[in-house]
Amino acid sequence: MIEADGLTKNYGNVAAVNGVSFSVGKGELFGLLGPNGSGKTTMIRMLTGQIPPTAGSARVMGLDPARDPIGVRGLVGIIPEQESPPSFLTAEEYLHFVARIRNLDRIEERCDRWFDLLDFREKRGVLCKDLSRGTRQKLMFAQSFLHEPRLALIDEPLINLDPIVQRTVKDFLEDYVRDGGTVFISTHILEIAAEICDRVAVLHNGRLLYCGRTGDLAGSGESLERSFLDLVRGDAGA
Ligand SMILES: Nc1ncnc2c1ncn2[C@@H]1O[C@H](COP(=O)(O)OP(=O)(O)OP(=O)(O)O)[C@@H](O)[C@H]1O
Repeated sequence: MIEADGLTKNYGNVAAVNGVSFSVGKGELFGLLGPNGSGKTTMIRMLTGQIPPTAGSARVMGLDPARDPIGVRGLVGIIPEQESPPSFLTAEEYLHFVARIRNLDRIEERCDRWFDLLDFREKRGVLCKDLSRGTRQKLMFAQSFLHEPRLALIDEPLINLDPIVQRTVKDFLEDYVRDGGTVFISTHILEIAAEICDRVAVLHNGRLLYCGRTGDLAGSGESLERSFLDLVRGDAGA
C-alpha cells in the first residue's frame, strides 16, 4: 500500500527526512514513531502529496504522490496534524461538504454512523469554531473515514481525545485493519504504538533507526518505551 524509497526532504540546511525507505502492506496497522522534530509530519506530508520530496520517491496505492497528489487524496483518508475544520460551518455541514466533494451516496447515513460512533451527535449543529478541541478532532477523524478508504494516514490520531473516545478509536482502527484496511499513524505516544501497531518505524533527526515488528523492538522483558529511549539516546550519542 505504501512504498518509500530513499525519501528525503530538506528545508535549507535542515534534513527533515533523510533517505528513508520502508514499505507498508495491506492490512497493517503501522506506526511512525519519533521524538519532536524527528520528521514524522514531513513524512506524512510527502506520502499524501502535500509537499514534494527533495529526493527519493514514494508510491501510495500504486500512485506517486509527488506526481498525482489529487489522485492519492481521492483514494486515501488523511488526518493532518493540527488542522481544524472550517470555523464558519457546523459539524454536520462540514461532513456533508466533504461527502459532496467526494461524490458520496447515503450522506446522512454515513454522517450518522460517525456522530454515533464517536458520540457527538448533540454537537452536529454547533459551529466548528465553538467546538472543543477534542470534538474538532472527532470531526477530523470522521471526515477522513467518510468515504471508507482502504488506506488511512493519520498524524497524531488520539491527541486531545478523552480515554473513552481513545478506546473507541483504537477499537475502530483494529476492526478496520481486520476487515482489510491499512492504517499508517504517526505518534510519539508509545503506549498507543505498543498496544495497536503491528510494525513500527522509528525516526530520529530525519533518519530511520528501526523498522520492524513492534514486539521485536521492545525485545523480551523490555518495554517499548525503554527500547525506544535506548535507541534514540544511543543514536544521539553516536
Ligand atoms: N516548513 C518548514 N520549514 C522549515 N523547517 C521545517 C518545516 N517543516 C518542518 N521543518 C523542520 O523539519 C524537522 C522535522 O519536522 P516535523 O514537523 O516533520 O517533525 P515531527 O516528528 O512531526 O515533530 P512533532 O512530533 O514535534 O510534531 C524539524 O526540524 C522542523 O523544524
